[in-house]
Amino acid sequence: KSRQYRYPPGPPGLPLVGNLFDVPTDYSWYTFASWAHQYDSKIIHFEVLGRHVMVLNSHKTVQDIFEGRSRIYSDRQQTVMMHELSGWHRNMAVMAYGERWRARRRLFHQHFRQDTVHLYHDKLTKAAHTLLRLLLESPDGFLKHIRHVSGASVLDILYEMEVSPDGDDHMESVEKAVEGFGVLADAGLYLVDLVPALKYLPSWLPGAGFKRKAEAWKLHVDRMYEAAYREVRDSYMLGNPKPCLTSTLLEELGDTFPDSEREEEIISVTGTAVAGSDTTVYAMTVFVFIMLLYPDVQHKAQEELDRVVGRDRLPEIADQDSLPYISAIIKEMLRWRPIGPLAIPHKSVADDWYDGYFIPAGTTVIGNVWAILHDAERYPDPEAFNPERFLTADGALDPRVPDPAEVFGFGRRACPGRHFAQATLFLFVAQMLAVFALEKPVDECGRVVEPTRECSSRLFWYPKPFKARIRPRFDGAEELVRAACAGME
Ligand code: HEM
Repeated sequence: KSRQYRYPPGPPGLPLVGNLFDVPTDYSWYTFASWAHQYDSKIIHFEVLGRHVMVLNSHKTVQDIFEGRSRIYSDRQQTVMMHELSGWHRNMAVMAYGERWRARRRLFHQHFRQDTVHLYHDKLTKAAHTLLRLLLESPDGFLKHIRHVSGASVLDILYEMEVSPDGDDHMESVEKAVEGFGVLADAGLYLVDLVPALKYLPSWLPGAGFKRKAEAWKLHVDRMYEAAYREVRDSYMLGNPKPCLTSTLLEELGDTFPDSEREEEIISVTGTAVAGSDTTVYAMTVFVFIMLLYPDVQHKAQEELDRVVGRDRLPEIADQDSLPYISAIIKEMLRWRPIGPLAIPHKSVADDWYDGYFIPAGTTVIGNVWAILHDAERYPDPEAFNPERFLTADGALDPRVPDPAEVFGFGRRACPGRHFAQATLFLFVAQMLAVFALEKPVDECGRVVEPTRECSSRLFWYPKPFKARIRPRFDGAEELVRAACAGME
């Protein structure tokens, strides 16, 4: 290659397959960070089956590329399996960069930006109370309860839909749809993505298993996007609008309602927000996991809660500024175990050069969130879980310490749900810590059971299922929860 067309450094590949066998299927964020070290370059390059991939391993490179050159680096790869066969073409997070995405992004932003999220605080608070009640009643089911309230709160906000913790058809479809998304994203490429003509195979043919799988997922994905929307639309048309975000969006259409393209935008935005709520499940599960590992951190947080809020009421969003240690725990948990260590890959749309290296149009560009949030120069002793790193000596949040914002991605594609997610996490975390002690369980022989430290996904940092002992931490905690739940009815 001429100097002008020199790619960034990376492992040498084989003919045709490139680095197919070098890229690990598990914990690839570690490997990418170690390649950056080995090749002494914060940006690395490799090829898989003729496709170029570039990984950015530092704060500076993601700033330069995703922020500074966002016009080039804000697209997403499109695949037949994800975008054409499984119904995920409606999901903003995987949509190609362009007018269709822009219209949805604008709508999403209007209703989830920092100064709008307060509209959802009441419903989020109700969800937090439900979580506490479920934890009182059956603490062993904490993983299930976290999943329930994370989904239920979003369905309530978007569609005023009530779902039972004991099982609900709509919620089941959402879970199956999102599970399918995880499988698709984990798999990367299917043969049909490389040979698109295969999509025309009849589903019943042996070898067309991928189509049968996609069709089964699509049923749930379509239901997730359409069913709840239709209910709200029907009430709206009958002149009986439900008090929810979807009704507000319909209202905003004014005289243009009904309009199939604008309605399609609403369906896409609301359904994408439902799918996005899965991240809360991951983050809250990581939170419980961390509390089991670091009891001292938990005690400090509870000492802060007792001092600032007391034991006669539950913490509220309005307490957030007075609870810096809780905020520091949330920042540190997102930094220490970022739930998406590689965020969602971007794609470049034009040839480009960076630091003398050539980046061809169509390159998949990954921001290594894990490497950036474990950079010892920005976060000394990065493997230590230490909320204090975000605090000044007198316990206030330290504005000089970089916020782990990279956990929410980069540039124009950065997570538009982050303010909502942060409000949700604050309420769930503060209220759980206010009421409960979270501990490692002991087995029949009295031995402490350690949670597994393995991930259950190749893309998300999400611990494999583990057990926890969750019990009220003071006399009167139970009454506090019951009174709070009664107050919300
Ligand atoms: C702790 C919770 C969350 C984390 C860590 C998180 C993280 C992310 C990341 C890394 C991306 C990709 C950014 C990129 O491509 O550079 C993303 C995209 C997105 N997230 Fe979140 N997210 C969270 C919660 C949520 C919630 C609750 C919602 C919905 C209310 C949401 C909605 C979205 C949407 C719509 C996108 C696609 C943006 C686009 O491609 O334009 N997220 N998120």
